Amino acid sequence: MDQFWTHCVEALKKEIPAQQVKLWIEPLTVVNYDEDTGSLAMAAPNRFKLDWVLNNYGGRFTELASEYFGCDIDIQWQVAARTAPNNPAGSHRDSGGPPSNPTPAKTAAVDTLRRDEVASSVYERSRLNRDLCFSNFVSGRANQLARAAAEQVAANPGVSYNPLFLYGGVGLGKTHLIHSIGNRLLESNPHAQIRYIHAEQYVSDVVKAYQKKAFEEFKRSYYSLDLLLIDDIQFFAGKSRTQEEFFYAFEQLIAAKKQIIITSDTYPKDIQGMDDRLISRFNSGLTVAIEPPELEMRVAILLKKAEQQKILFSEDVAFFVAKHMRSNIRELEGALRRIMAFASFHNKPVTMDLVREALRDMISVHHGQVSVESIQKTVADYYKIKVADMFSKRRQANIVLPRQVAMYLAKELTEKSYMEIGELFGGRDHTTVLHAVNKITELRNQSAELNHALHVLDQTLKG
Ligand SMILES: Nc1ncnc2c1ncn2[C@@H]1O[C@H](COP(=O)(O)OP(=O)(O)OP(=O)(O)O)[C@@H](O)[C@H]1O
Repeated sequence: MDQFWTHCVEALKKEIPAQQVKLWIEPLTVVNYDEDTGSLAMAAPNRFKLDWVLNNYGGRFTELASEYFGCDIDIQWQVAARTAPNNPAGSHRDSGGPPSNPTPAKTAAVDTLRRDEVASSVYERSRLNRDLCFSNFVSGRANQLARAAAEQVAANPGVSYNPLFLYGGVGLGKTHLIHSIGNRLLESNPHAQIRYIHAEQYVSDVVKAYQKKAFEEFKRSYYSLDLLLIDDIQFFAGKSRTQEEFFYAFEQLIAAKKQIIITSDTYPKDIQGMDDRLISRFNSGLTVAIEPPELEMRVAILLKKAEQQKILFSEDVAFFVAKHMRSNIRELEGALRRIMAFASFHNKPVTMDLVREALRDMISVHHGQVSVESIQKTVADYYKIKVADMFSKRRQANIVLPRQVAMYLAKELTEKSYMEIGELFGGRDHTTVLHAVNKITELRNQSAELNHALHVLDQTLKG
């Protein structure tokens, strides 16, 4: 048996990098070989490693064993018994005798090690980031609905809102929130089968399964989940095979009351190149937006992050930064990192002057850069109308609304007067602009869709 194991390791060393052999192959054990039945029992230290070895080298081990023993070998794979010593393959495989009696202290240490190993294997398998949790997710008006829905789903997966569809612009906390759901569920049920996957990765997994003709395996690995978190689903656009595969997984999981959570940068029906069947499925649970954070929330986030990193940050400074960094939370984090680096480089405390200096480029980029022309172009693109219609006299509703939106944004984001804006919109009167601004202000309070569109446009324009 020793020789058989050496044969396997030596063969695999020629086929895969040494580091992988060390990580995945060496921890395996040969439990037993039954000559009469041609059956070989092999074990991996945990389920995660077992799945990996089976998926990647199950067939190869069968070949190696058949080659070595000169007959067809059927390998029975299993997870090593938790009480068995965690020896590498070959060192205890034929012992058959009782395990040596470890001292209680040793057993406790081994148990802790194993618990950690199990815990980290659970995290590895789920691809969850433990650092993204509810406790460090700052709430405010912009995300409170999304957070409430997320907490509800974490407490009752598969029951309350299924799927939960979260949408919002870049860097607003969608990824953070869905990891929080996964982490919360793992705390209450460490055995839950959870997978976080970015849509781009899913697309590439579909391609790989297609190339390897391993669709059954691919399907199985998704159909057995309790919680599937799929991020940035807009990346499925135009990928019909991926969409088809996802459609089946979706139907299967929902029918089995397993929870699905999806994020996207936009409302389901606005995702371009997505199958209508999927869009209607996305809307069949709960769809919630995460909006860009308002000033007070940006301040709260800065203070929280500064506190986590043990930096002394006054409220005045936080207000100053938050006033200038308006588009998203990733940008706020970037500003904070820059301030920290600047303070540490110059060995100075974080004062208002230091912050002004540290963020000089970032602040100037955000000031006075938006022109009325770029607003007209961006809004026209967003609503898929011609830029020329911004100046035209056409009165169709599908043109009037975008034009009024553009006027509203021109007033919000530039220093121009009503009269100047009217001039730039085909020589219109200032009262027309005033009317547009009032109308959009009123409408945005009534329509979540318009409010979202304005946030997206605002973010796009500020880059
Ligand atoms: N409410 C919040 N409280 C604390 N940190 C937050 C919050 N929202 C976002 N963040 C942090 O901001 C950063 C960006 O968030 P995240 O990656 O979740 O955004 P996203 O909406 O998924 O963006 P993208 O669409 O680009 O993937 C992360 O570091 C995240 O931890």
